[in-house]
Amino acid sequence: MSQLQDNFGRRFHYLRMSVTDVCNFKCSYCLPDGYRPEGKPSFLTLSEIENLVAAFAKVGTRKVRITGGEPTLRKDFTDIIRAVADNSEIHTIATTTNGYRLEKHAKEWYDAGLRRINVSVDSLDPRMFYQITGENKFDEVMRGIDAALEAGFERVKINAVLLKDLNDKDLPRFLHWIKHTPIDLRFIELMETGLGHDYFKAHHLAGADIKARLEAEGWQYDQPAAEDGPAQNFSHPDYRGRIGLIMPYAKNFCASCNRLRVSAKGKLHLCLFTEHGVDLRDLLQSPEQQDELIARLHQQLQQKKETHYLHQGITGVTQHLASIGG
Ligand SMILES: Nc1nc2c(ncn2[C@@H]2O[C@H](COP(=O)(O)OP(=O)(O)OP(=O)(O)O)[C@@H](O)[C@H]2O)c(=O)[nH]1
Ligand SMILES: C[S@@+](CC[C@H](N)C(=O)[O-])C[C@H]1O[C@@H](n2cnc3c(N)ncnc32)[C@H](O)[C@@H]1O
Ligand code: SF4
Ligand code: SF4
Repeated sequence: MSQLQDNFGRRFHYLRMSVTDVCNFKCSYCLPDGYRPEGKPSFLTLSEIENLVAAFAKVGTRKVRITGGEPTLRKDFTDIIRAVADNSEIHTIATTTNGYRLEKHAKEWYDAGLRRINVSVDSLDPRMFYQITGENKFDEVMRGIDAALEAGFERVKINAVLLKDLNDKDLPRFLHWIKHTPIDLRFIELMETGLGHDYFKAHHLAGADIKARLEAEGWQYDQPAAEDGPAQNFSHPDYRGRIGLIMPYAKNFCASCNRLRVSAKGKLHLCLFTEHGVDLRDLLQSPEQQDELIARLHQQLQQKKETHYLHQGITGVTQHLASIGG
C-alpha cells in the first residue's frame, strides 16, 4: 500500500492522535476557563483507535503520539498505549502530557510500550507555573519528570510556550536545569487560535530572539535528520540537555511538515490550522473497512495546503489547541 504523500512531495509517517478533549489544567494560552463539555462527549473507543492505527500503519505511519486535552485522564490510557504498541509497524509511541499523572504511572506506561514523553512545563518558577497553568502542581510535575527519567524513556522532552511578560525571564533557570539533566527542552512560539486573539497580541514572543541568544552563547545548530519535523535543534558541549525551537511563523516552517492529526472525535485534520476536519469515524467501525479508510486518506491528502495562514491571522477551525492535541 502506498505511502501517504501530498502534492508538495511531503510524506506523512507521524500521526498525532488525540484521545480526549478533557483537561484538568487551565493554561492561560489554551483553556483559560478550563474544559467545558459540549453535550455528552464521545471520544474514540479502543477498537476505533486500533482500526485507525492499523490503517495509518498500512500507509507508512511509523510514529504515533497520543495527545489531547490531557490524554492521561483517559481511564484506559495504558490500554491505548498497549493497543498502539501491539501494531508492529509502529516503531515509536510517544505522548504529550501536562505531567499531572506521571509520577505515579511513568513505569506502568513504559512497560506498556510508551517510549517517548513530552511534558509541558512553562516555567521553573512555581508561582509563575501556577499563574500560567491555573494549577499549583509544579512540584508534582517535576517529580513526574524524575520518574520518567528513571523509568528509562528514550526521550524526555519539556515543552515551554514562550510568553512575553510571563516566562520570558526564565531562560537562565532552564539552562541551569539542562546543564546536568539529559532532557530536550523545547521553546514553542505562541500560536494564535480562534479564541486566543487578544492573548496572542499581548504575549507573543518571537523564537528568533532566543535563537540569537543561544547562538551567541555557543549553542550549535544540529543538522536535521530526514525524518525530523519542523523544530530547529541546538546542542552545546557543556550541557547534557538539548534545546529545540518551534517557530511556526518562521519562513519555510511547513516545508518539513511530516504529520497528520486525528481529533478525539475521529476527524482528520490535514493541518493544525485546517479549515475543517474530515470525519473518519464511519470507517473506524470494523477492520474490514480498512481499504475504504485508506482511500479516503489518500484522497484527502490531495487537499493539503502548502502552509498555514497564521500570518494573515487565519486560524481555521482551531479554537484552541486542546481541541486537536497541539
Ligand atoms: N504549527 C505547528 N506546530 C506544531 C507542529 N508540531 C508541533 N507543534 C507545536 O509544538 C507543540 C509540541 O508538540 P509535541 O506534542 O511536543 O510534539 P512534537 O513537536 O511533534 O514532538 P516530537 O515528536 O518530539 O518532535 C504542539 O502542541 C504545537 O504547539 C506542527 O506541525 N505545526
Ligand atoms: C494542547 S497540549 C495537549 C497535551 C497536554 N495537555 C499538554 O499540555 O502537554 C499540547 C501542547 O500544545 C501547546 N500549546 C497549547 N496551546 C498553544 C498555543 N496557542 N501556542 C503554542 N503552543 C500551544 C502546549 O503547551 C502543549 O505543549
Ligand atoms: S496546554 Fe495541555 S494542559 Fe494546558 S490547558 Fe491545554 S490541553 Fe490542558
Ligand atoms: S502549520 Fe500545518 S502545514 Fe505547517 S507544519 Fe504545522 S501542521 Fe504542517
